[in-house]
Amino acid sequence: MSAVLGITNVTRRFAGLIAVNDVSFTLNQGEILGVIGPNGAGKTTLVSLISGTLAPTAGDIAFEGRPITKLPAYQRARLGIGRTFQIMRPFPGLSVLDNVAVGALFGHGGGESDLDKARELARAQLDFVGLAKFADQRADELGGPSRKRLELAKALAMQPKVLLCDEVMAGLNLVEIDEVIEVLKRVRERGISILVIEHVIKAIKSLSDRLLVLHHGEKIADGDPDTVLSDARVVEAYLGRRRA
Ligand SMILES: Nc1ncnc2c1ncn2[C@@H]1O[C@H](COP(=O)(O)OP(=O)(O)OP(=O)(O)O)[C@@H](O)[C@H]1O
Repeated sequence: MSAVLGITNVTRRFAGLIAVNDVSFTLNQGEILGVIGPNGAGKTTLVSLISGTLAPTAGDIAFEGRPITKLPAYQRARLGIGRTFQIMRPFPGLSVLDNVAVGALFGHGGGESDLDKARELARAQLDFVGLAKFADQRADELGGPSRKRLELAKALAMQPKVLLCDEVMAGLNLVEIDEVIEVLKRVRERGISILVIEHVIKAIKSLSDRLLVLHHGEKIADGDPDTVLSDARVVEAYLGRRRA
């Protein structure tokens, strides 16, 4: 399997705090990689370092073998790195459709320059995530679960090669979680590689080909989900704490 993303010895400090500490891993073509870890472990920071909204203090990030560490976020989006945000901020006043069309206008390859075509692409993404019936509604009037789907549709409209998902299942009930899992599996069938941060262990276990665990910014495990979830360090650092 070829690596679509290569993260090498990446560190990010915030003043005295090391949020991500010397982390290395690859995301392989067509893979779903789950990233877990306790609150504050550095998961969102890692996604921001890959998408380019944060710069690393040290280390290198490569996309399809090319260094992207110094590229700004919009250029990484053009190359094909799409992300969802944990805190959803739909463009206020815009319809659900136009929120997604914005993604289409700024996406992979420079995006779609024609607004009608961007809306056409956006409609297809809304259909894909099951939000088509809300297309003409104002995005800021959507309920929580639908906003999660909107985040996914916005990222997919950028036609990414890699999708970074930051807690797209948080706050959803079990049925909604299963629906999002199905959507993500279909995203992978499109040939898109996925890195997914999630707290819901059962969900991420059934979705991921591989699991990576962060604890205090350090990678403490990386491997097949069953092996990782029974690793003593992981149980102690993460599962044990959550069960306590
Ligand atoms: N902009 C920032 N300035 C200062 N500290 C930050 C900043 N962003 C994150 N941190 C700190 O870095 C650490 C890692 O945060 P991060 O949000 O990446 O963790 P996380 O694993 O995503 O947590 P959660 O599961 O709660 O979302 C935390 O201690 C956090 O307080």
